[in-house]
Amino acid sequence: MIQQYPTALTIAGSDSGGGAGLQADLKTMQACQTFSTNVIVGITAQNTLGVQGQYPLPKQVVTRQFASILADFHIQAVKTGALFDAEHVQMVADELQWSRLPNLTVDPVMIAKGGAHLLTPAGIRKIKSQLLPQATIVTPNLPEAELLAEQQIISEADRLSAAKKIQQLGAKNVIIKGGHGSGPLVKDYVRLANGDDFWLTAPRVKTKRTHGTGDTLSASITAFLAQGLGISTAIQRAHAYLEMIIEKPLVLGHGHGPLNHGGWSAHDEI
Ligand SMILES: Nc1ncnc2c1ncn2[C@@H]1O[C@H](COP(=O)(O)OP(=O)(O)OP(=O)(O)O)[C@@H](O)[C@H]1O
Ligand SMILES: Cc1ncc(COP(=O)(O)O)c(N)n1
Repeated sequence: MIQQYPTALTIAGSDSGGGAGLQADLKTMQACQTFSTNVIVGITAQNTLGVQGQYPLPKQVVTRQFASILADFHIQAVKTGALFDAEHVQMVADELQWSRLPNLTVDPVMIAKGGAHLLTPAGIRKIKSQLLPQATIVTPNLPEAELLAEQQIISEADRLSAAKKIQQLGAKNVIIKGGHGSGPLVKDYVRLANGDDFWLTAPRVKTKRTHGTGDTLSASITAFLAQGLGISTAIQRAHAYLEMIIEKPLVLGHGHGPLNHGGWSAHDEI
C-alpha cells in the first residue's frame, strides 16, 4: 500500500547562496523525512558574505503559488521565513487565515547574519498583529525576541518574561534561541502553551559556518510537526538535528558558510 508521505509548506525568501532561506528549508525537510512544497515570497541575491539584493515578488505571483499548492497537496505543517515587508506579511497572513493550514511555525526573520535587514519595521508590526495570533510556535533569536517583546534581554529571567510577552501576542509556544549569546554553552529557552518551560543546552561550536541555523531549526520543527509529533518532541528532535549537523560543516564560501544539511542519516539517533 502506498503511504501518505508527511508534507509541509515553506513560505520564504530564496537565498542564491543556498545556505539559508527557502533552500535551507527544503534541504532540512528532506533530511528530516518530510516533503516540502514552497511559496517563494521574494528572491535575494546573496552569498556567504552578505545580501547583495532583495526582490520581493508581486502579489499575484505569491497568491498564485498558494493556489497551486492548496489545489493539490495535503499540507500537514507550515513555516514562514523572510517576508520582507508589511504588504507581504499581510498577504501571507491572509492566505493562512482562509486556508486554515495546521501547525504554523513562524520564524520571524529580521536581520541576516551579515547584517542586512530582511524585514521592514512595519513588517515587524504586521508579524506581531497578523501572524503571531495564528502561530503554533514562533522561533525568534535574541535580537528578534527583544523587538517582539519590546524589552531588553540580558538575563535568563529576561528571557522568561520576553517569552511570556510573546505568548500574550498570540503565539502558543515560543523558543528564544541563544546563538547570539556568548559563553561556552548555547542555550535556547522554550516556553510551551501550557506554561511548562525548559532550556535546550549545547556546547557552543567554534565555527563561523552558521548561515541558516535559524531557518534550519524552524524547518526541522515544521518537518517533525508534519509527521504528527507533539510540539515538545518536535522541538527537541529539531535541536538535536541542528546540533548534529553544525559539527560537520561544509567548507564553502568566504564568509558565514552553510550547514551540511545532509550530514546525518536516517539511521543516526537524534
Ligand atoms: N555556535 C553554535 N553552536 C551550537 N549551536 C548553535 C550555535 N549557533 C547557533 N546554534 C543553535 O542554532 C539554532 C539557531 O540559533 P540562532 O540564535 O543562531 O538563530 P538565528 O540567529 O535565527 O540563525 P540565522 O539567522 O543564522 O538563521 C539554535 O538552536 C542555537 O542553539
Ligand atoms: C532569504 C533568507 N532567509 C533567511 C535568512 C536568515 O539566515 P541568516 O541569518 O543565517 O543569514 C537569509 N539570510 N536569507
